[in-house]
Amino acid sequence: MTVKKQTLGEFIIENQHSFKYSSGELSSLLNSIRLAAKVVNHEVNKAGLVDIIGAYGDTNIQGEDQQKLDVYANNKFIQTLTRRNIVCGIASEEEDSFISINSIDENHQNKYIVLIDPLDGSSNIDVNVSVGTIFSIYRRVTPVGTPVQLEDFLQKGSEQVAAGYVVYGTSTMLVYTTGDGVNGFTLNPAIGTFYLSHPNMTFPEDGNMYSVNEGNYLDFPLGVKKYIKYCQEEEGDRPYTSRYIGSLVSDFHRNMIKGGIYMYPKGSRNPNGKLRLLYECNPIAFIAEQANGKSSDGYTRTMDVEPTELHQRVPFICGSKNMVEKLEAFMEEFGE
Ligand SMILES: O=P(O)(O)OC[C@H]1O[C@](O)(COP(=O)(O)O)[C@@H](O)[C@@H]1O
Ligand SMILES: [Mg+2]
Ligand SMILES: [Mg+2]
Repeated sequence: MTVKKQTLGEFIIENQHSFKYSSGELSSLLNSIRLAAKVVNHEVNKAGLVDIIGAYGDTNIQGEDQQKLDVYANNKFIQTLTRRNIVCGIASEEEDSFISINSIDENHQNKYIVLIDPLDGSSNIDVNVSVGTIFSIYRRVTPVGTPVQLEDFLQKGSEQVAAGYVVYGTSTMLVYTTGDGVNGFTLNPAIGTFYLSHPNMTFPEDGNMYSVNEGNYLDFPLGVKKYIKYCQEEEGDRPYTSRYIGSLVSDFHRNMIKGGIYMYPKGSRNPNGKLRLLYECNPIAFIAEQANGKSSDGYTRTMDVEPTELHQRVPFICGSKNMVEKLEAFMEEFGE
């Protein structure tokens, strides 16, 4: 199968049907994310030159020191998403509560909800290591034309209509799914166009990379400790390799291409894990499953978790199916 390089929006697979978004509005929403990603990418790429690195001087609702780039990315994505008259509500890691957006035209009622981690991997900003953006898209569940409610945001991950991430790395990529596989687009910064560079992304059958902050090892559940020891002691012809960037998007992206597992288990400092269900775990889980991978908290499928609050955290394990299932077996046997 050869795929001609096309810009974001459609690609033609020789002798097969062209791939188009499921609806014009969703396509337009994804294009607004593409636009915001280009603007943020431009700032990320010169962060060291202009006064956009370092702390913003405020803390977000998570109690984390906001970085200037966190706030910049948050503002750019919210501005861009608000303008398109498609989105009726936005929730962001950097906003205490959700933002309700009224339709500009009363004859056209916005119906999409977006949840976003505008800048993922914030601890990497000042040291020139890859960061990302993560987004999750739902249809509202409350009546169109009325102000959005919290229940529009507290939907299970299995209800997502689209999800994706931007990775600002050695190249800038937009990777997303609308429920029909995963496609990766690489930005040509010279002309500001995303090209389909990674069609139908799927995890390799087996993987040998495990990504976890081993500094928290003593805090981990016994099942996780046993799995890490298994990876360290496994001889085999492909011994396991530990790779941890400290940016979920970057670790996940590498693992999806090379095969691997990402873990952020619970511990004494993070009794429910560190990562947020709605705008980190669910979107990455949707992509993982669409790429023949798997995602859970060690027991329950991530996208089946019933959300209870906007910024709730869950233990997160995600990656190659056989590696996730091996860890789940250790959790089953050794538990907490
Ligand atoms: O520094 P730690 O505790 O290992 O946590 C690293 C994890 O935290 C995160 O940075 C959390 O995301 P934010 O940067 O958006 O808060 C993940 O991207 C990353 O995988
Ligand atoms: Mg994050
Ligand atoms: Mg963030």
